Amino acid sequence: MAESVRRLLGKPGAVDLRPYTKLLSAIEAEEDGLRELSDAELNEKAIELGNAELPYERGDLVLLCAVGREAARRTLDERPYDVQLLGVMALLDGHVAEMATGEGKTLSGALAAAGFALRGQRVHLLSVNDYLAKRDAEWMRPLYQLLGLTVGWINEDSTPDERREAYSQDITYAAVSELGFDVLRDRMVTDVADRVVPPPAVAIIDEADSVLVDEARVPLVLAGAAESAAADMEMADLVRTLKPRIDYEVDAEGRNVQLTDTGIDRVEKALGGVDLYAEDEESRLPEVNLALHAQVLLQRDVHYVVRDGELRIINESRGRIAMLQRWPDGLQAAVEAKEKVDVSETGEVLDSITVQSLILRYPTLAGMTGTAMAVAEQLREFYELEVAVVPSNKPDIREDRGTRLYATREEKEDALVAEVEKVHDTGRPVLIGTQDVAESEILAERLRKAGLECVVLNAKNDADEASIIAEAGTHGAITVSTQMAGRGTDIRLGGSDMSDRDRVVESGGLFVMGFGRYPSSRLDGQLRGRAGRQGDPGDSLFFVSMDDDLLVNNAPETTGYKAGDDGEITGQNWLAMVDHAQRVAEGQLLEVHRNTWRYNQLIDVQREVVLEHRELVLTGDEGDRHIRKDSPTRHTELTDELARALAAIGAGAGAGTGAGNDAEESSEEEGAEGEGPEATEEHEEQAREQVARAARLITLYHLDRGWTDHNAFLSELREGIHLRFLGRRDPLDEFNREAVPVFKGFLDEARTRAAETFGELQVRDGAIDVGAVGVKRPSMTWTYMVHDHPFSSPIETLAGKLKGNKSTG
Ligand SMILES: Nc1ncnc2c1ncn2[C@@H]1O[C@H](COP(=O)(O)OP(=O)(O)OP(=O)(O)O)[C@@H](O)[C@H]1O
Repeated sequence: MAESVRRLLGKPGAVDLRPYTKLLSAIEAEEDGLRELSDAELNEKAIELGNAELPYERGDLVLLCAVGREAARRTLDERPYDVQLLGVMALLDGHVAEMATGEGKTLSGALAAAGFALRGQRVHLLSVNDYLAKRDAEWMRPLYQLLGLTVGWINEDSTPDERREAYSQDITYAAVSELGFDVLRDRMVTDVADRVVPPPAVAIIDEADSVLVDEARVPLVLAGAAESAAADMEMADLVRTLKPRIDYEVDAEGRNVQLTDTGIDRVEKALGGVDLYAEDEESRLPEVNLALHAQVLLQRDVHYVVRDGELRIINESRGRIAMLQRWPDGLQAAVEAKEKVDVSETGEVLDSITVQSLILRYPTLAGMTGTAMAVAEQLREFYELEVAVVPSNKPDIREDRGTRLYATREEKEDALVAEVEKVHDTGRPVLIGTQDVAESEILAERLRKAGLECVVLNAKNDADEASIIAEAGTHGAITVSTQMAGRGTDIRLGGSDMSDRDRVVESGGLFVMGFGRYPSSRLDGQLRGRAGRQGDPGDSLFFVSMDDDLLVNNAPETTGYKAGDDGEITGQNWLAMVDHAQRVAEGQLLEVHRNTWRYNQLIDVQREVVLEHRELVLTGDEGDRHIRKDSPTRHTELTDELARALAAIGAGAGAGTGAGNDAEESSEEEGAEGEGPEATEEHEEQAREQVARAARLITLYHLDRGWTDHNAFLSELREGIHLRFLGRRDPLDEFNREAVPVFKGFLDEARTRAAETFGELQVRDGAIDVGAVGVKRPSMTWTYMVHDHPFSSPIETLAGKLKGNKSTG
């Protein structure tokens, strides 16, 4: 009892769960009564909640949880555990619920969604991929139905109508990226009826840490009108000949690379004696830098794989191929040149939105994940979200054996192989987490040489993920994986059908080993969490060596230790240093996140101004009003001309019925010149409508065109601004100094251009065609995500450096 009470109280620093736990007995007390009700009566109880206040008061919360529990029991045959209801209550209060692997987050998320939806709020349940969006929506559908709620889901291949339909349901499941693409496309519509996404209300985010922190900076992009960036093969070939430490230096964190003076000389010579720093060579230096970044910092089988003649980026926090992702254009082309693969189509960026900005549109946010506490600070800083640590249903009996530190990589490898052999001899399944694709393959080879058969799971065979993971808990299985095994996959002891469960439990359950610690404690935690699921037995153990990147890049000192015969370093200080190095790595990522966020904030403010104005034009008569004011004469002329032309057509149609009347036909011809039949009020009204529509389309066109150009200007400004560091100025100040005044004239400029274009309109065949004056939308658009490269962009690195200089100087 004491243990269960202690577990229910929650962790210090997190949301206090006590107010929720106090309600559990009241919820349970409702149970018998609710079981007696018919489905229709239960539904009526749910509908009663429609009048409740949000956030729910005690009594309503009890009713919601009790009704939800009974509905889940009837429809899914799963009676939500107390801890799942704590999760529901935390979500309803707008927190991030930390719930361990396999604890049933899907059901908690669904009951919370129902809570919001019953109160009339539209809920978006955001998953990390299409598969989960569809699976979870279909899985939870009967539950929602019983509560009188509707549910829909969206996938990459959903049509606009299907999307609109899905978003019109009470609850919609979608991958974050699909939602973002819809929002971007909606911003470009010229007719309100074409929009698919309703105004944002509530978002519940699955794998919240991954989405809100790891992917926060990823811009989702809408592009149109194809054009390909030329791959610079010459540059790729040139940087390939440069030598490390002589021609270029990589900084201590492995995040940036810079030419040395020797390197600059060599490049300048190879380019025919140019001066890279001369003003008229301004574009050369970034080109060299991009090629060098691509060559030195982005490694095949670590950051990307080449599959079917195409680059496929690996998502660092998930270890999977990142679908639909590309690096920023110049870098993408540089890596494609390096690998000599075809240059992929880019197109012009029409608009983009970062995941963070997308999510922050929602007035109410909540999320769930297995690992949230480690990013509690970021969740608070960027989203004002607090973490509620929900205890597990059954006590966690996994044994976490900490970290073993070795002097060299070989010794670390020997130790791991020996440990795998020992554990494998007892029949226990072993899962080994590696840092990247290349490492997983090398290690697997090594294990096989030692006679230990194993299965590899990495970004190269991620299609087999489900089947590999399903069997990773089988007696005697050895699975080597990248971070992929860290999330969203259930490793059942005794194989997928759990037929051999008793034997595997008996032997001690799954043993998870980490070959190196990850750059974030959350990734370690996710790997560890694969063992000890729902009270299962299991172990975890990490192997680290002094020459691991994590230590080389982030530890203050990696010499002066004493190692045993097997290379193991046991001093507590040294082990503490590993944790320290991980915190340094986490801190750096946070800095990069903050930095990007600061830039995006300004861009978001400007975009908001454009969007607000765009909305007035789209839904009202703002465009027409402005043009009438700016070009009153032309506006009146065009309207009159069109009204007469409409009248002429009307007269023409009448004449047609009066068969072969020459006089009338000639007067019709004259009508086109303006001498025809009088326009009636109806014609005038039609003409006014058509002119207003044209004014709207033209204004929208110039707003969108202007934004696309401004966006390109901002990206270029941001990428190029590091040159200003030569003047030792703060790049963010510089960015704002340039970006703010340029934007000042934005709306006026769009208005002027709209009036100009309007002036060119002609009446033809009783209509005005805006296409004839160049107002055309891109014939095709497509969407992708810009993959955040693992190093900071030069500007961010320099920003960090300048900050360092400032604080020391
Ligand atoms: N109250 C319950 N009673 C019985 N089974 C449950 C209950 N809640 C969830 N489950 C089962 O537990 C399993 C794990 O659920 P779910 O996939 O939602 O976990 P999760 O927390 O999302 O895990 P992961 O972190 O791996 O994604 C599912 O098979 C589900 O059917």
